[in-house]
Amino acid sequence: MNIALLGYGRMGKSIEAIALERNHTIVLKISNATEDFDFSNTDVAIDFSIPTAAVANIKKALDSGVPVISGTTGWLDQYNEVSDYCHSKNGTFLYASNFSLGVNIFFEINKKLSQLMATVDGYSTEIEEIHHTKKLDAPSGTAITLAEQIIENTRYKWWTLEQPFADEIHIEAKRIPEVPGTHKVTYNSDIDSISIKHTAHSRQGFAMGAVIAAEWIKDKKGVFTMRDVLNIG
Ligand SMILES: NC(=O)C1=CN([C@@H]2O[C@H](COP(=O)(O)OP(=O)(O)OC[C@H]3O[C@@H](n4cnc5c(N)ncnc54)[C@H](O)[C@@H]3O)[C@@H](O)[C@H]2O)C=CC1
Ligand SMILES: O=C(O)C1=N[C@H](C(=O)O)C[C@H](O)C1
Repeated sequence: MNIALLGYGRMGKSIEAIALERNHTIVLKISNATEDFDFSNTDVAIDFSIPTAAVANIKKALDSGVPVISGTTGWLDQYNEVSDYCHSKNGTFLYASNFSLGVNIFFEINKKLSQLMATVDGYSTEIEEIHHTKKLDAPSGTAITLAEQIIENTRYKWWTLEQPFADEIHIEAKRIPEVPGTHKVTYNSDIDSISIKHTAHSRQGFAMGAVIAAEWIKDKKGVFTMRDVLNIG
């Protein structure tokens, strides 16, 4: 498979290493908006760039009829616009806040736990995410997905990085050098606490998941999620 990397930073380089191991070819590496996006030999584009570039990158791939997956976080207020754009072009698009297989299992556990916690009184919910100091966005896309899942199943209405109101989930975003990504969801009561936690030991899991998603999406049409790739639900 011929892959275009839209973003060639920490994740672009990790994806390249895994793609080469799996006998794919990198045909294009883009590091800024002014480069020539020549998709002529591309089977799939993989966008891991920066929040302000993701939408333009995804649209460029869709304009060229190239299936595109994006792991870039911090642009999700435009997700519906991009999804509509993909449908209007009869294209192929997949976004995941986290491509790691472990985190996608963690998402399912988070959903189930939130459904259980909705049946009992007296607990408040908080989320902690820890990432390296180079991360541009806060909270992480993964923490937002976790919060949205909890909101769907419980009394909570929104999330906040600030002091929370009663109907808000507090997300604490910590930045510590070199941490690839840690997420913890905790339910606290006067009596006890229940926590679930995922710790990434490197970027390998994110990169492997992205390559697996790219292989899966290559010949499909439509807008997909990692649940489709992993055949969950
Ligand atoms: N969904 C997931 O599983 C994961 C998502 N991420 C997200 O992926 C994104 C990238 O993360 P990193 O690689 O760690 O960041 P990074 O800062 O190492 O790399 C971003 C790269 O994008 C390049 N860039 C800037 N403007 C661009 C443009 N217009 N088009 C293409 N590239 C451009 C920069 O030169 C830089 O090399 C972030 O939003 C991060 O939150 C990171 C890890 C996992
Ligand atoms: O920026 C990162 O590094 C990561 N970003 C993603 C996010 O915002 O959730 C996924 C992962 O945690 C690493």
